[in-house]
Amino acid sequence: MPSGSNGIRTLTPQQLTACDSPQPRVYVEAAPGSGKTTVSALRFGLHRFTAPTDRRAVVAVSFTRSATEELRTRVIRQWGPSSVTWPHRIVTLDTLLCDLLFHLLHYGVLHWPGGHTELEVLDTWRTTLPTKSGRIRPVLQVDKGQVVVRTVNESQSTSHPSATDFKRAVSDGRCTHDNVREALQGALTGNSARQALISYFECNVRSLTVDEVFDANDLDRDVFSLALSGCSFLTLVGDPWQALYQFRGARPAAMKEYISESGFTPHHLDESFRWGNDRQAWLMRRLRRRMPMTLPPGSAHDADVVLAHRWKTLWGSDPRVLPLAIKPGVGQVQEAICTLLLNEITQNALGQQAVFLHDALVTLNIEKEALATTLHPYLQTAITHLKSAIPPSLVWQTLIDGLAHCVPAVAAQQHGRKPLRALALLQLRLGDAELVPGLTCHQSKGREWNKVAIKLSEADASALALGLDPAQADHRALYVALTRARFGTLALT
Ligand SMILES: Nc1ncnc2c1ncn2[C@@H]1O[C@H](COP(=O)(O)OP(=O)(O)OP(=O)(O)O)[C@@H](O)[C@H]1O
Repeated sequence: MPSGSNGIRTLTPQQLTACDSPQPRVYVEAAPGSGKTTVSALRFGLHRFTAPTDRRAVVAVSFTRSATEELRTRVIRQWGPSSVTWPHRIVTLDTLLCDLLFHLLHYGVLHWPGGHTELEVLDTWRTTLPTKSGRIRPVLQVDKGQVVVRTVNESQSTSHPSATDFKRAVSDGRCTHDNVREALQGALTGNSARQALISYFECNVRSLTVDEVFDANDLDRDVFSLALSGCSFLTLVGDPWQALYQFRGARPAAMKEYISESGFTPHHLDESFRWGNDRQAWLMRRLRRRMPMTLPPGSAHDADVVLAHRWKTLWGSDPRVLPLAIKPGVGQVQEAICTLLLNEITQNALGQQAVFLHDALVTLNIEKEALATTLHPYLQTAITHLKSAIPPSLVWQTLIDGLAHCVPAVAAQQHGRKPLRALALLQLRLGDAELVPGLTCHQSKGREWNKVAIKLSEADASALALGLDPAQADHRALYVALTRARFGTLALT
């Protein structure tokens, strides 16, 4: 049994009861900082080590990579690295959905074009295929157990590859996580896939814990129902105020209904441990009661991080704020190169990685090791040039002439558009001032800092002045940002 700063001896009675509840269906609801991740980590370990002869896996999932990583780190810290040796695992929900799809393909319940049973699953097509904005979108559907490519007419234009490129890539065994969801959704309309997945859970997963459960959409809820029939334990953990994935179909109200109709034993954690002083605790209580509030003003240097709804807002704020992602909007290869440059700067100045570094490496088709060896000198030279006030246009040309020798994707774009505005924004951050990281509200979820500054939009300020409404997606995102600080939350002036 672990002990120590986050160990079991320090838990409140409410947390302890939630951790070791013997009920097969447990729901833990709590406000920010009251120990949802702590309880998830402890319950994971308890299930992992209390039935050593049961060969089925103990699995925990969360929605974002950063939240998943946070949970995995805490589990390893409390229970040791053996707690997550195969088949036990802590992965994103997307990874679990891939496992389910691969299971159906492997056992012939579902057939992929070209007969593939293993797939390369991408985060987005943008990193590997040319995409264009339009309303006709290629998608995957399921017809009598066969995955097929179709097109759908959407009400709004979105970016996607052409139907021909899409079809070819799918036949080659490639797809995105969205396509995995489409194929699973299609498959689950048939009874054979549902039965196959219930027996997958029965035979392979003893306990499933879902963190941040209010980010779940209809398909996710359907998968939880299958897990409910198959696993010995299903634990759902979340806070309806912190649901952020409405744009991906999350419906917090539907999740609440599902939980109350499906016989879960509820546990509420009332005490928050994040607030390091009475004022912060008082402010956070007011926020939750939907009461009006204003934030004290402050500068970037008064905070450990600056948060805003959008990256663009952060780039447009104080130049001492270094946002951890950059989107120049002039092409995918340009975006990837700017991300590599940004990553050099964030590593040097903050010891942190740029958020979309992985996507940039996929777009350029290079391994992470190449960054530290082959590409590093070119990137460092570009940064030195930017620091020396050389015009961005010249810096860019020199950089891509150099990179073109070792990265074919760059050679193909040598005469493409130049991300001059993005380079100018990077240049602005290369003075002597100490930099503070900038993150979106979404990226801040599940994390905590001593002091947080928020770049409020006019809409944010008036929402705060009236009191936040958890039924509104923007208010929930703002709420997540407002509840990250231990000692103080400021409005960035
Ligand atoms: N019983 C406890 N005693 C002392 N500290 C605790 C206790 N429970 C949790 N904490 C600490 O409080 C902080 C917040 O806990 P945790 O991250 O688990 O909360 P959370 O509910 O997941 O927060 P959020 O929803 O905002 O992400 C962490 O630093 C954690 O170590």
